[in-house]
Amino acid sequence: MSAKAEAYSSSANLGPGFDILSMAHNAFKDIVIARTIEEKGKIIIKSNNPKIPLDPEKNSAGLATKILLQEKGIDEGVEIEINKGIPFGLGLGSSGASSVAAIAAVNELFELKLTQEEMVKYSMFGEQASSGSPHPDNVAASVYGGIIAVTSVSPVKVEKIPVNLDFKILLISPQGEREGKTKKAREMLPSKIDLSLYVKNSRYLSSLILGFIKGDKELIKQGLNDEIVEVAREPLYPHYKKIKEIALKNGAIGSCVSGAGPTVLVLYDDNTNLDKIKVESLEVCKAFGLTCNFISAQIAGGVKSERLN
Ligand SMILES: Nc1ncnc2c1ncn2[C@@H]1O[C@H](COP(=O)(O)OP(=O)(O)O)[C@@H](O)[C@H]1O
Ligand SMILES: N[C@@H](CCOP(=O)(O)O)C(=O)O
Repeated sequence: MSAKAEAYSSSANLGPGFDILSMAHNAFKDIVIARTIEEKGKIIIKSNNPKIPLDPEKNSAGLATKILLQEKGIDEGVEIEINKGIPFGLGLGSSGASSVAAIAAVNELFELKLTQEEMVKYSMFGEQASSGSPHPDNVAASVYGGIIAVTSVSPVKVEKIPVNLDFKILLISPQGEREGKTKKAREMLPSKIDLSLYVKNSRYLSSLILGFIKGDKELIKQGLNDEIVEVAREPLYPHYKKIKEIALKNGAIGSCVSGAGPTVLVLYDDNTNLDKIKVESLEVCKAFGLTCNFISAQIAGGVKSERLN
């Protein structure tokens, strides 16, 4: 028996929304095929990307699958074949998407009838394997599609944010897959924050969510800022501040770090001078010794799965 699922890349955090907000985009996707195998209780990982770990405990798709099977009392052996389309370590939710696609494929394989929230719950365990923390934002976006807010983690609750504005997405992404990047980025987080920063970030968060719902570009621009997490992790993306300045100067709706970086997310529309943003950003990347790729994308839908046989 086998089943297949595909899940899109995502940009988590979206300014002030650390571990809460995330956006699925069609920049890249991972495809996972789950197959039953003869050896009971065994999980085998295969992948076209030789750089990801094949140990099921260390692979996001493997750990999530293991916990799902355990909780459901399934002792069948399963092979998880991961066709990675999403480069990892760039802030594009690569580990999360593999985990989501594996959970959706296994759900299909054993007809588990998981709800979307249950899929998020199990996929989150996969993030423990890749970043040492079961953060929910990337996996929630890949499960639901669109722009989501995680409103509770125990139990998992996710809301899709209605987006009433037409915009496009530009990802400015330095080349080179970075091993253990999100794990390192989470170790850089402050354990305490100033009340004044908390207030500022809460204003940004309200502005951003209201901006998407009302279709108000000014509110989005005002909200797409972060005084806490983006700042604490600045050494991971020294190019970001300058690129954001360039994007805003050239009429972008807003810009923020994608996930834990180093990719920079730019939201833009027909009033944006995209060519100028690209030319000037390339110079900034060069100045920091980076080769940057530009990826155009749009908001994507949620995970899709099908039974193969
Ligand atoms: N299925 C997987 N897909 C991608 N990376 C994985 C997977 N399983 C484990 N990893 C590990 O997780 C890390 C990438 O995750 P992370 O740093 O969060 O980047 P991303 O922003 O792409 O999710 C790498 O160290 C990689 O080896
Ligand atoms: N909320 C997480 C998101 C990490 O996203 P990634 O795509 O960089 O793995 C965090 O900021 O740690």
